[in-house]
Amino acid sequence: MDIQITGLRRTFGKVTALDGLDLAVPGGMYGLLGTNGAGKTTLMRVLAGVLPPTAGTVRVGGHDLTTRTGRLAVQRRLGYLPQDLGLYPDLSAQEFLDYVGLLKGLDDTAARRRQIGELLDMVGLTDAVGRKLRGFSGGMRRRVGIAQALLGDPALVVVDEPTAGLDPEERIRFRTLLASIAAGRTVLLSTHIVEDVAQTCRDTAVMARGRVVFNGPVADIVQRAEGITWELVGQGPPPAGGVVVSAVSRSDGTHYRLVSPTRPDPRAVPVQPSLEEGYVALMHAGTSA
Ligand SMILES: Nc1ncnc2c1ncn2[C@@H]1O[C@H](COP(=O)(O)OP(=O)(O)OP(=O)(O)O)[C@@H](O)[C@H]1O
Repeated sequence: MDIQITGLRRTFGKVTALDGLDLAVPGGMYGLLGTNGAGKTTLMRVLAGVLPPTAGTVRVGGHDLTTRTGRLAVQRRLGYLPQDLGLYPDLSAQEFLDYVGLLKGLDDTAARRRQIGELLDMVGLTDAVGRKLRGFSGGMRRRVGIAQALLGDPALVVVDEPTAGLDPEERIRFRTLLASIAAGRTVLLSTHIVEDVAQTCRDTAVMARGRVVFNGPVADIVQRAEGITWELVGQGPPPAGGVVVSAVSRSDGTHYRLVSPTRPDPRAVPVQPSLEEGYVALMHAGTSA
């Protein structure tokens, strides 16, 4: 299901969370990067039909999300994994999924149980099927979360910061799982972990202050830092001016990498930027960084 958003605004009293946002998502796996407070969760909640927009147009698969009928139509084809999904600690994964399946209107018991079995297998929880959720690790909880989002075979899956707090191995496992479900559906992955998007999405949007500041191939983000990324070896504190992206202490001093529109120090040499440096350049565009 494609997503078409024009001039989307959402305010909470005096706070403007979305400030005239424009975005088009064609399908497949799509990243949504942004700093804390950029408006990612608000956008996800609007797309999930939980929050009505204050102004603007949002169409998902042709349905108008500013209308109640449109929201209901999208919700029937939507899987949503919110940041803070509440799991019932005394239920097993199977019981919890059975409950969510019923809420989603999957009334055929045999078909529902079959689908739950397939999903538990897909997320690698078959061995833990009878265990109570209270004993599940963070990674296992996220995998239950994605299984509940996929119940009913949704055409659009919206996932809000699913890898936050996971150890690197579980993070990689989880994002690979997300990429594997994107065939034939739209998966919108919100995160502030640049690497998760780089490893799973061809295209991404980057949000700042309630707007989209970049929308396109992930690889193009790197270009934003070309010519303004520097390396400098120093003994003292980091050089003033610019944004220090890394500082690695070695025998000859501290190796700093910085993003700065001007040479931050006479000893600084220009270097090829990384994706993270491209992201920093994008977030600081128009400032003195
Ligand atoms: N229910 C609410 N009531 C008041 N303000 C809100 C509400 N929800 C979000 N906001 C505000 O809207 C802005 C955007 O918040 P949002 O949670 O959408 O950002 P985010 O990009 O998801 O951030 P994070 O990465 O920290 O989760 C913030 O200033 C936030 O405080």
